[in-house]
Amino acid sequence: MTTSWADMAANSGTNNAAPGSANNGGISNTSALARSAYVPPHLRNRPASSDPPAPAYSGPASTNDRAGYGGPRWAGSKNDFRSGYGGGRVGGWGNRGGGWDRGREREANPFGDDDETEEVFSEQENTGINFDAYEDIPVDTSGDNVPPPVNTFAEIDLGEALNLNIRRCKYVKPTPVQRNAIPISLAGRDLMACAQTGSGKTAAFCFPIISGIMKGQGQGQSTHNRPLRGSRTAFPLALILSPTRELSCQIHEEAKKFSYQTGVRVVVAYGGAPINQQLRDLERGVDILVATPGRLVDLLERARVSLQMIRYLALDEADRMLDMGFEPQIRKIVQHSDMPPQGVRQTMLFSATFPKEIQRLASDFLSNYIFLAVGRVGSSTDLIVQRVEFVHESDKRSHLMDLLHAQRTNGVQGKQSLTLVFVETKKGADSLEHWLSVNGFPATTIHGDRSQQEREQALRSFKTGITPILVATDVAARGLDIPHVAHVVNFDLPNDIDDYVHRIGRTGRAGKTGLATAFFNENNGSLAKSLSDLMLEANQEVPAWLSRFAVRSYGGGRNRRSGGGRFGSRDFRRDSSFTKGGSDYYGGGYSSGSGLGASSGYGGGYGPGVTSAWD
Ligand SMILES: Nc1ncnc2c1ncn2[C@@H]1O[C@H](COP(=O)(O)OP(=O)(O)OP(=O)(O)O)[C@@H](O)[C@H]1O
Repeated sequence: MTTSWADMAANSGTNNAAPGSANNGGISNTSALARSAYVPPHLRNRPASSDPPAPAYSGPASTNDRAGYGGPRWAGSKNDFRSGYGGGRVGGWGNRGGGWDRGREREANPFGDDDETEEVFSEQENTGINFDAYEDIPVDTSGDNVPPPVNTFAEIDLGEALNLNIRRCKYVKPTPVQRNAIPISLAGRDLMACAQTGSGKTAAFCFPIISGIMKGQGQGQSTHNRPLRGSRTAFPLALILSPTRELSCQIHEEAKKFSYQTGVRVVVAYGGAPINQQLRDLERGVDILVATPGRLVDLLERARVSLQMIRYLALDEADRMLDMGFEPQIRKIVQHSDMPPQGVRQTMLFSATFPKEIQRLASDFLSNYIFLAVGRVGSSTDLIVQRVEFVHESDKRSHLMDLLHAQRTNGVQGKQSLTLVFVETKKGADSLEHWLSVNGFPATTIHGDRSQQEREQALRSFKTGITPILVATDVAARGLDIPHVAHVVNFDLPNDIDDYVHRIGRTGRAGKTGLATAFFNENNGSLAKSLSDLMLEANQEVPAWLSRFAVRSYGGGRNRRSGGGRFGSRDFRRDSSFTKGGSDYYGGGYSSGSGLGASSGYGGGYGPGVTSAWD
């Protein structure tokens, strides 16, 4: 295992405890945990008494007809809920102090000392963000009775405590995906949402979940779903799944900020970190569980988590979660656990990319859903300047060195800039990192062969600028929101254009501009067509040689968008070839030229002989 000098330097002065995971003290306290009476495995995922755990809520805050689930929790008292809510502040609803922690445990301030909360929040990144950059992005929705969008947070009844946190985060107005997705989710509708990288999807699914749970609490319904006496099973109300450990940690951090002093408790569980601390966190109670699929399956098998109380299910990077690698685990969690079925729970799927095949799969998890596309599905934002350079394999290192030298001399988009370099393999990442480090460019790596502690340390070292270059496999391609990433280099291009979209999306976020450089050569022929289409779509200059490659390679390769027609796609239900129950959803007629016909051969993005970099 290669560890850069910078990692080592950073390690020496830093506590390596994983976010949300055990610190040393935590581990040594394991024995101090109260031991509960033995419960046979077949009873472990049941509430201890004949009554299920105290209900937080009897059904989604729905205006739709989620009929018929006969489970004990779900015997539709949504009218009770709706009548209780809306009549001003009821009980703890909107009450900043009305929380689970009162008299028991002080809620950690995610921003530091309580007295300095306002000040610390004010140091956040979002001042002066140019969200006008998103103003003229086309928005398309389909589905029945789509709730209208809002223009301001004030128009949405999210609750006082959450509104306060939104202000503290300096979110002045909602981004387009938030404007559209939040009213849809608050109306209790299932949602498949596609919006560009860095456009605020995390808040778009977190706000309605937190708000919904707060409203339930206002009716005295929440107990933070602590395991009942004699049982060690936790009963979260909301589940947010994401494909990587780092992304789950990030969503957890965000969700904790948004739910600060709302009384909503957020817990994270992810692999590679000691499970004991996560178990202890769960035992203290959980409203929202943020998890990676593998660790969640483990917790379900140990009967330490039951999903029978789930009211909200959100899949971030949903297309990734439903492609070949994760689909079996997701089906196990969603379809073969005790989670309420679709139509009873509320399900929200978010990503920047949504191939049609994956949309089709995803529809198994949704009920009468609304499809929302902000910008064209799978497009990149034109905040990112994209360059493609023809570089032979053997010249890549020296070419990268030239770029980095030029960057050092000229600066890229400001002084504090970080550079993220994507490579195909874990070995390639270690080797390039070592080479950069010995050549005077402090670098670190993140990939699936590094321990979780090393991965988190690498990320910290990159974020803080100790090692301003991060060499990464696709494990860092999705979701990570790292301020000051000014340049993304695709040293090795991915096989799949959607992976490219996510990778370059690590820059040019939240209205800021960024630069993405790709090294292209004859090995990348199969990507040429979709890459040039994508660049044209984002108003980027396409080199003539790439266009020639595109013509030559057209129709070849594994690329899921190759094989035809116009770039991008919309709601697959609009495709005339799609039928369900024998009848067209929309009678077809939409964009038959979209490039994702049944023959496009979606293959999960990894070619033969290439190992996945994912967890
Ligand atoms: N309304 C808002 N006002 C200002 N900043 C915002 C707003 N909403 C989100 N942001 C900020 O924008 C950045 C990007 O948000 P987020 O990480 O949710 O993007 P995303 O759409 O999930 O991206 P990706 O597709 O890469 O996962 C974050 O730093 C977030 O704090």
